[in-house]
Amino acid sequence: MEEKKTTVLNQLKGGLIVSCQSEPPEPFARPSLILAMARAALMGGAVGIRANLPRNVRHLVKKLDVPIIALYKKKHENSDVFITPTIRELKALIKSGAPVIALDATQRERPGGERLEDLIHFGRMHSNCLLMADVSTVHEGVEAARLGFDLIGTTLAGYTDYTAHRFDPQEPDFNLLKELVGEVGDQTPVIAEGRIWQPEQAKQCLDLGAFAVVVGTAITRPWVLTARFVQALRV
Ligand SMILES: CC(=O)N[C@H](C=O)[C@@H](O)[C@H](O)[C@H](O)COP(=O)(O)O
Repeated sequence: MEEKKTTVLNQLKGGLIVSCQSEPPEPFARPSLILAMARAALMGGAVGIRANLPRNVRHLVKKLDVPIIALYKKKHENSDVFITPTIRELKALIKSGAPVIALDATQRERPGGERLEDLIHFGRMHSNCLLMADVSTVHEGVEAARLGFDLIGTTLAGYTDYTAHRFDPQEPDFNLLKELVGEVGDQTPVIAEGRIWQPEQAKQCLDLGAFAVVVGTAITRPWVLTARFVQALRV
């Protein structure tokens, strides 16, 4: 495990990870098209890919030789947790062969009363995957480091009801990143993720101590980019 962790972290360090996600009714929601997106990202110099759903992850793992950060978005009743919420989704991702699995590590209740500790335990017992904690606050990041996550991402900043007031559609949560790096950065790599639109913002994240940067929408959701232009023409 330690050797694998060192290898994966060395591959990701200081680089750009491109999140290649597309879900129905988006037109790229097919493993072959997700793979094409990922290949384009790698041509541009990305060092890793983040992807949703076991079927996509399986395809990417088979065809690419960079680290894949896998997640499984699934909405269950009675819980707002949707990124790899339960052991069931975790199990499916382990089977898909991804070297890194991202999980919601917020303080919210998980479906079926499962606890974050249960998922970590399951992941450690049944795989040698690295585990990435998707958090929304410094407190959650500190807790994730204490629980032994291998990576911590600012992914959910602005997306929990208790951080929605900090949501800035134009910018990542630089303050959260800075504070997380200060609190846990020595011990656990912190990944900047969420609403990074510009190359300069990505560079700023590295300057603030991010271990690597994940960019999704600004690269791989053409319909959102199109809508921004269309919106601008209407003003
Ligand atoms: C909150 C949530 O559901 N985030 C998801 C997590 O994987 C994805 O929808 C985002 O695209 C990803 O985090 C990258 O962020 P951005 O697309 O802003 O560059």
